[in-house]
Amino acid sequence: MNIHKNLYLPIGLKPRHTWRCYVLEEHPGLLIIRNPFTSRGQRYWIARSLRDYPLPPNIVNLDAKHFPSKTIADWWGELHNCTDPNVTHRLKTAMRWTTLGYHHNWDTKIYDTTIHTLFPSDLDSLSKYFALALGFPSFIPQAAIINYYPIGTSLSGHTDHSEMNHEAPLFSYSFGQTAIFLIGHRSLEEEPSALYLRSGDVLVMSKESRLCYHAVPRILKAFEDPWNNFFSNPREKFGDTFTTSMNLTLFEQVNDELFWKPFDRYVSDCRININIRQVYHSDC
Ligand SMILES: O=C(O)CCC(=O)C(=O)O
Ligand SMILES: [Fe+2]
Repeated sequence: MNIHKNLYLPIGLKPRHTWRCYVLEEHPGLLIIRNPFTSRGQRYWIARSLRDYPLPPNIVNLDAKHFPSKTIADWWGELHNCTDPNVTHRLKTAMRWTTLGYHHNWDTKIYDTTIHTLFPSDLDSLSKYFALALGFPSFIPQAAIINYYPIGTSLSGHTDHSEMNHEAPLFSYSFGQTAIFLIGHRSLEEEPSALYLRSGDVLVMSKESRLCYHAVPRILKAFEDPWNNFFSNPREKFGDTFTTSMNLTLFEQVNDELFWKPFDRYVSDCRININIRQVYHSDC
């Protein structure tokens, strides 16, 4: 795999010469980087996905028929403050997705250009960084789906074809518990391959693999919790923190075990997947 060398490394990523990148021979265009995130980097993206990204104006799957408006408006806040174990369980398992940027309408399966919310600049920079590093310099992150998978949940086989632009790759970041990921082909006739997506793994579906069937049949308990493994990268050197689009306060806070505890509880039995797409051919 050709990795672009002269790029400034964002905070929360391991140095590029340590990345383990793979391609799968039977699935041209499918790329995997095995956990390029530092422990603190993983914690940052987990906290963003739980605390911040589900907040309005982003859209969540929780609906007014089943939940009061204050839960829909701040799911994490409600979950965090809940003391009743039954309600905690219900809240934790009810959250399945949140959408950012251009919002995919799950009923019509089309992107609605009339509903557009700001794409988070930290997620924009991270995705552009991976895109540049892997040889997709024109990639524009325009939509994200954060998928939440409590253990026992799954995602059935599908292709992601609602985007107008099928040439742009799709980037997927996994955190927390391990997924069995099935990657198939353009037709359901051909056998899929199974791989593990563990915490920190980056999967790219580009070229031929962009429109292939895929599924998450099972979430498994992970053997390790790399979001807590500070021994593997004890000293994080920060480059130019002034130019980062990341929330540096949060990056500090996730180091504090008391602050981190509720997030740790969530990822101890759930998986989070951040799925990034370019919807249109240019910046709309
Ligand atoms: O959870 C995953 O790894 C895949 C999610 C996915 O396929 C999607 O959001 O379309
Ligand atoms: Fe998908």
